[in-house]
Amino acid sequence: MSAEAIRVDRVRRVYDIGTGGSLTALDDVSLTISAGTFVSVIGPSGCGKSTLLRVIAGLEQPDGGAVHVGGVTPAQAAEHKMLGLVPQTPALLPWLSVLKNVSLPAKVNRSAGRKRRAAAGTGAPDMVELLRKAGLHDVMHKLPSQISGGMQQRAAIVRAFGLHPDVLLMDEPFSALDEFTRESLQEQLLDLWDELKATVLFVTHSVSEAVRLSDKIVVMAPYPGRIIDVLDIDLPRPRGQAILKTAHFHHYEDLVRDRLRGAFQGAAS
Ligand SMILES: Nc1ncnc2c1ncn2[C@@H]1O[C@H](COP(=O)(O)OP(=O)(O)OP(=O)(O)O)[C@@H](O)[C@H]1O
Repeated sequence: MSAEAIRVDRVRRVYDIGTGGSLTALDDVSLTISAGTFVSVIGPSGCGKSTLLRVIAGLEQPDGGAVHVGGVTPAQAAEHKMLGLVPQTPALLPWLSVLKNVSLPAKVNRSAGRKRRAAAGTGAPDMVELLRKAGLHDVMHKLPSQISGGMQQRAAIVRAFGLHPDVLLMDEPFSALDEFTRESLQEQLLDLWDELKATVLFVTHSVSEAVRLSDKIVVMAPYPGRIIDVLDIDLPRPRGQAILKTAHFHHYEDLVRDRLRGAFQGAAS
């Protein structure tokens, strides 16, 4: 894996919206993300955050420009299991226990996982241990329907980390959760990220979530969807609950809100 985990070069994505009209969801978007960093994308609804994630994941082709993940195309990265994706809703299989759900991708992709771990010099992640770290040890034999939404989302995150992806793409994974569950999941996500050393690209609408999690925050604006700023978040790690009350943290929240205000004004005019 090169030091450059994700490279987005002048990407354009235009949707056909019927009766001859079109909508530019991404206009000349360029972004470089270093390996092992945590980067959030924030911006008003419709600015192209999910489209950007889908293009990086290889789920959609750009209409212009190029995307590379670890130096290869998204399709090649997906084939080699370099990419993981955590959607807004956990999408666990309802008939399998939590443990079987999180273990399934590693079983299905056994040989790809073995090759990649050998290359990285790491062993197979111990799913029971990961579940314990995520606070799910006591419920690992339960079905998804028998645990809370927050626990289901935690399981989805453990499942995504289980393949040891180089790059993990997360699309508002905590949006349906209450604030306290959200804060505790942020902490667990940071612990897993720190241990498993993936590059994370994380879409959120929450300013404080973006500041707490990220090394960099990408601010986007809509019509057309574009990047208007990339902010460095120079806060110490680990970032436990206490950091949320510091002046330094509030300073970054204000900075992001200022930049977002510009994006929202643009969206309204
Ligand atoms: N398949 C599609 N066909 C037509 N238009 C689309 C399609 N997918 C997305 N769009 C439009 O492209 C724009 C960007 O959508 P996208 O979902 O990427 O925005 P977003 O920033 O993730 O929004 P939100 O915060 O509401 O999830 C929006 O105007 C959306 O309506």
